[in-house]
Amino acid sequence: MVEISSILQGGYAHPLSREWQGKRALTKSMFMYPLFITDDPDAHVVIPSLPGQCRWGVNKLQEFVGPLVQKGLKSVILFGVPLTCEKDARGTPADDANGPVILAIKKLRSLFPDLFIAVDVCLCEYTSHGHCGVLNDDGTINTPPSVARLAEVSVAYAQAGAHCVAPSDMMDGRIKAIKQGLIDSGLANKCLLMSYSAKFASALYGPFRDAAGSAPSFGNRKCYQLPPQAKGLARRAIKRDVNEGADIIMVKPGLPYLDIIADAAELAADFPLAVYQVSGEYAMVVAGANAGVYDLKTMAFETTESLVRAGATLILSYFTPQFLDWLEA
Ligand SMILES: NCc1[nH]cc(CCC(=O)O)c1CC(=O)O
Ligand SMILES: [Zn+2]
Ligand SMILES: [Zn+2]
Repeated sequence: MVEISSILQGGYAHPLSREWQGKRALTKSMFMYPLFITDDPDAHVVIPSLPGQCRWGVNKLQEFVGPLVQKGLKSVILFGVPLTCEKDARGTPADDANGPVILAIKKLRSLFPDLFIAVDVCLCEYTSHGHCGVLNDDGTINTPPSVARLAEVSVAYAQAGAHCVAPSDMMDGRIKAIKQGLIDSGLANKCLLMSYSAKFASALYGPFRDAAGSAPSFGNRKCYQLPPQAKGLARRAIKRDVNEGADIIMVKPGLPYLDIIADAAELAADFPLAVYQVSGEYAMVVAGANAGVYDLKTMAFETTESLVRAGATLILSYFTPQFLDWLEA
């Protein structure tokens, strides 16, 4: 059996992931754009709570993503928004070969050979109960089948051609299980594993849950996402995911957690550091600008540069299309 800590090549298999291994100032290649892919292949549907963002069908990806690639878009992260599938307790539709995410991976790979394609891995969009893992009868998380299922789904995305799998579920031990799954399927040297390591139970995910239809049907996510005041847990989660074989560590959300970003930059100094500027941060910046509190572009730069200052080297942002214009030399 291969030692998990000896697997490095998945982290630099792609020209872009090689670039992320070095530090830099705000540039186009630091931005990863979240895309919501729905199962109506012709969909182009506005998301009211996320101004300017839409749900897309696979047939629309060429006309939407093409111009962004022309402007210098280097990477996207895909989120599945299944609206017509049969959801169940284990999230069976997550790795459906004809589901929107797997079809979109293949489509984007063939349309844009140089685009880096990351895929969010979670079960909440696909489970009948809307939680991010598999549950016990009493509604608590059942960890072993959860991590097994997440590993299975990750391998399916990697096999479909994803350059990166990014588990956002926060189940204990899933990084190790996913890395082992990639090793066992011969994909560990091709597919990067980006861990949402310090993901807090934040009020800032509201617009996303609206966009993805992934709000839990009962309870909340406080037993797996981190308590906002828990610096110690965040540091332990980062160290754990480094040890379990993550190639990139992520902190999420960004702006209220700059100290955690700085901690991650120290604890995982030898890794690229991703920060997710989440849906509520984006909506907040846009709403403030619309209310006349500040200029949108100035505030978008200030908030995003603060993430870089704290230590981010990669930023997942709904502002990506605008930054591609704003960073035009
Ligand atoms: N596991 C699902 C997931 N993946 C990314 C986000 C949030 C992204 C955003 O708000 O932009 C969430 C929401 C949640 O945990 O409820
Ligand atoms: Zn639109
Ligand atoms: Zn989830």
